[in-house]
Amino acid sequence: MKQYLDLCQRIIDEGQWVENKRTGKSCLTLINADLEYDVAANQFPLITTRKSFYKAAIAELLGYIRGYDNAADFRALGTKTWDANANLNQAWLENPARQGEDHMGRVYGVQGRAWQGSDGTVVDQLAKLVNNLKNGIDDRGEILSFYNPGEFHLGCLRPCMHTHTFSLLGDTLYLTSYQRSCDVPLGLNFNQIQVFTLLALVAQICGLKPGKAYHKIVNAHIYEDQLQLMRDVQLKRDPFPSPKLHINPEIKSLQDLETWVTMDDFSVEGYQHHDPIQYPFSV
Ligand SMILES: Nc1nc(=O)c2c([nH]1)NC[C@@H]1CN(c3ccc(C(=O)N[C@@H](CCC(=O)O)C(=O)O)cc3)CN21
Ligand SMILES: O=c1ccn([C@H]2C[C@H](O)[C@@H](COP(=O)(O)O)O2)c(=O)[nH]1
Repeated sequence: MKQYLDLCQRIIDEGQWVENKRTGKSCLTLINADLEYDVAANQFPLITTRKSFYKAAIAELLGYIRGYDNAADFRALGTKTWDANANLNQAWLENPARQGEDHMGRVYGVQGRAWQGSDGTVVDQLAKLVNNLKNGIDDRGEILSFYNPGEFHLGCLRPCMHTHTFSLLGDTLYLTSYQRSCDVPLGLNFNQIQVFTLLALVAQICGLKPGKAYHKIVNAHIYEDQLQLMRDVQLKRDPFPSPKLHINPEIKSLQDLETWVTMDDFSVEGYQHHDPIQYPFSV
C-alpha cells in the first residue's frame, strides 16, 4: 500500500502536465514506476485508503484469460469496466470493425488466446506457457503479450497492461508485468490486483509456488478531474494493513478457469478500508 501512496505523491510532487488528445483532458504525468508484490507471503495489494471493488478487477482478469471480446461477457462475470470503451468511444463507434453493441474487437484476451499469424496459424500464448510451466519448463520466452500493433485498428483500445512474462526458478514462479499507460486513481487500483492474482492463479494451476510479481509502469498519470480527490482526500488517509487473498484450491487447470470459475471462488480476509471515493472516468 505504501508504494501506491508514494507513487501518487510522487506524481503530485514531480509530475508534469500533459495534454491528452484521445480523452481531451490534461494529465499530471510521471515516467517510470516499479512496483513489487509479495505473492509468496500473500500480501494482497488492495487499496485500503478507499474501498476497492476487487472482485470487478478479478472478473476483468478472468475475462482476459478467457479471451473475451465483448463487454456483455465481462458484465456476466461481474464487471462493467468495459462498457464505456465498447459503447461510448466515438472513434470505436465509427469503426467498421465494430460488430454491434458491447463488441470490443481484437483486444487483450483475444490476442492472448488467439493471436493470428501472417500464415493464418492461431497462437494460444496462454495455453503454451501453462503447458510448459506445468512441466517445469521455462524457455525464457514464457510471455503473454496482448500488444499487436498490426491489429490496433480492429479493437476499441490498445492494451495498457500489455505483456506478462513468467519465470521459473526451481519450483517458484515469478511474474514481470509491463504497463505502457496507467490511470493511477482508477486503473492501478485494478491492475495491482490483477498482476498479483495472475501470478497466484498460474502458479496454482501449474502446481508451483508463487514468488514475487514485478509491475513495471511507463506513463503513470492522474487526470485533471481526479487530482483534487487524490491530493485532498485519499492521500490524507492512513492506510490499513494488507489483507489476504483466498482462491478456491479446487481450481487446478486452465480449463477450470475457462469453464466453471466465478467470483465466488475468490475472497479476501481482513480487508479494512476507508470510505469509497468515486473518481471520474475518462473514455
Ligand atoms: N481512463 C481509463 N482508465 C482506466 O483505468 C481504464 C480505461 N480508461 N479503459 C479500459 C479499462 C477499464 N478499467 C476500469 C474502468 C472503470 C473502473 C471503475 O470505474 N472503477 C470504480 C468502481 C468499479 C466498480 O464499482 O466495480 C472504482 O472506484 O474503482 C476501473 C477500471 C481500467 N481501464
Ligand atoms: O488496465 C488498464 C487499462 C487502461 N488504463 C488507463 C490508462 C489510460 O488512462 C487509459 C488508456 O488510454 P490510452 O490513451 O490508450 O493510453 O486507460 C489503465 O490504467 N489500466
